[in-house]
Amino acid sequence: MLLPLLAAAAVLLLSLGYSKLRYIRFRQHANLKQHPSTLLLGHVKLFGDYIKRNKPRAHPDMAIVALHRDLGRPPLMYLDMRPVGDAMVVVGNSDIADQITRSSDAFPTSPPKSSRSLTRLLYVTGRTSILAQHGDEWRQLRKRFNLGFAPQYISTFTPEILDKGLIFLDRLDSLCSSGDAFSLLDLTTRLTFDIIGKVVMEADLDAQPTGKNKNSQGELIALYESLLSAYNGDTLNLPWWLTLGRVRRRAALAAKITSLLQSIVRRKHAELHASPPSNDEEEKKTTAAARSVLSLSLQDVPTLTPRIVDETCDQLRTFLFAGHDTTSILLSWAFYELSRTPRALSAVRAELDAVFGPLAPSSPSSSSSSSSSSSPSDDTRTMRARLLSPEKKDALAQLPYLDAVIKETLRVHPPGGTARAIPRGSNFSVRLPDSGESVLLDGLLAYNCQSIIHGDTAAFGADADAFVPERWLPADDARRLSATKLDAKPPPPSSPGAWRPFERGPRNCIGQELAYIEARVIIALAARRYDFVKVGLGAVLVGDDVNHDGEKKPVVDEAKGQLRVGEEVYPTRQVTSKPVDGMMMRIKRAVS
Ligand code: HEM
Repeated sequence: MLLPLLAAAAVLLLSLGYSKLRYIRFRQHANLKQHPSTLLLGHVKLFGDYIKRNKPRAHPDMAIVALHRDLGRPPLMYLDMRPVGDAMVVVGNSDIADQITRSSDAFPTSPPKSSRSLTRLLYVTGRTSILAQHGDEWRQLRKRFNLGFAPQYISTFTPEILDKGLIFLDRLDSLCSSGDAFSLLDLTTRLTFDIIGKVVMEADLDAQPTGKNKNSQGELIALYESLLSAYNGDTLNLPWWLTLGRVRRRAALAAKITSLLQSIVRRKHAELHASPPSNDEEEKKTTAAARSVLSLSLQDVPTLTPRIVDETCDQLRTFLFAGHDTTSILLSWAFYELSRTPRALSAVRAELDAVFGPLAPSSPSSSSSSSSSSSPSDDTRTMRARLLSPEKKDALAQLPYLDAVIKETLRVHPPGGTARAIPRGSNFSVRLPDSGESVLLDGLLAYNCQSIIHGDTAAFGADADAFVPERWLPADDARRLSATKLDAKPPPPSSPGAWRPFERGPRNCIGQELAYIEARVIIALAARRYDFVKVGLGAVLVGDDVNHDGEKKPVVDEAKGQLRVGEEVYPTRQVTSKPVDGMMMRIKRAVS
């Protein structure tokens, strides 16, 4: 008697499950544009097929871009990645992306971030990180740290950025001498880590070993590098139980980082709450330092509890990571694009000459710094002095072509993005720009895919995929008019959200001004001093013609105004989006 009943119940359950599965796979989001889905795996298999067609270790965004293109580039594309991922909409339209990141009645601080991505980042940022908080908790943290990232205040770090930049130049000078190929991303990563250490916790992290400080440990950066490499090549946000080995390794490295930071937090707390400054000079120093992330976290904390130490460490970990990783990526792509776009390199150099004066005449013109008649540090120090001279105080912020290069690099090679988990039952919908149709996104992950949005031909012209800094110059700028025959839009700000490397809305990037200052200073220091030459992926093709030194001339793509390369460098995923080969380069001193 019992057996037939159990069998009937099982049949009933199975058929209910089957109907439910059919509903969620095929009917629940049938209004959204999508590729054909399967009952058991949704779009997982299809996505896997696109990943397989990609180049080795390519960023999953490349598969998403291809899926989106093959679907006819809709404003929203539905991707059902259950059971291994989320049911998501890929946002390919800037207007909808803005609707997702702005504040609304339902979500005053914009919809929450995806818990799956946050869990994945847990070991990098910590549970109480500003990146992971929502609502009032987030608002309080953001308010506190905004003080430390106000543009006026951030620009006071220019001398420190220059000092760290000079160490970077020292390292590049030795690579000129040796002629060795090197990973530019490794060097820019250590440079930006050194800088962020100063900004976030007033510390010298010794991340850049040189001849002079070869013994420096750079322990934190070494741990960060190992931690980030434990994220190498992740293509899916797989659950922890499918990546147990990696998760353990991440946890062990995160614990070591936290332990180093805990001692810094305790030291700083003792210092902050010791006796008050005795004279004006010291007071000035204390006031400036009081705006570092570390000081802002501790200044109203009379007693340090273990919880406060942990929470402060989470903020430090977040700022140390977010503040160095993306900026180093920006710098390595910027030097790469300049190296293969001669007109852009000449324009940057001409702008720097016009604003700061030409490089010191004693600069060596040979390819090796060792044959220099002046010590390398002499002319870089002259450059430092010029960049800091009172009459040039605001000059760094008035380099329109250099800023256009930075903007265009971030458009073509965006390092990050945002994904929001729209809670079930929140009744959150977006309006499609063309039809005005309202689309409910409850229960879905909304992914603002910058690789798609930044390539929108409606916003950036038919040649949206080309690197054209001039598109950001004013319409009547002679350099814009003469530079290229390509169809390159802006400047009219018809759709400001079409460019969103720092994302938009209340949860946009707090560090964007710092990133800009760093990029301006470092490019200003290095762009005239060196010629970067890509090796391996992205190396420039040469033809049969030779120049006056007997070297084969590069092949020029006349339409794009760029040197032709073999296989393009492409991005991989290592938490953020990075050049897959670490941007392998050789470097020569530029002929002045
Ligand atoms: C080129 C450089 C940079 C890029 C492209 C970039 C990009 C972004 C993006 C897209 C977000 C939103 C992330 C999300 O919604 O999940 C973000 C947030 C954030 N960024 Fe940046 N970032 C850069 C530099 C920096 C720097 C230099 C710092 C630190 C000093 C920083 C600190 C942060 C923090 C703390 C957040 C979280 C803000 C919040 O939730 O209130 N970023 N960044």
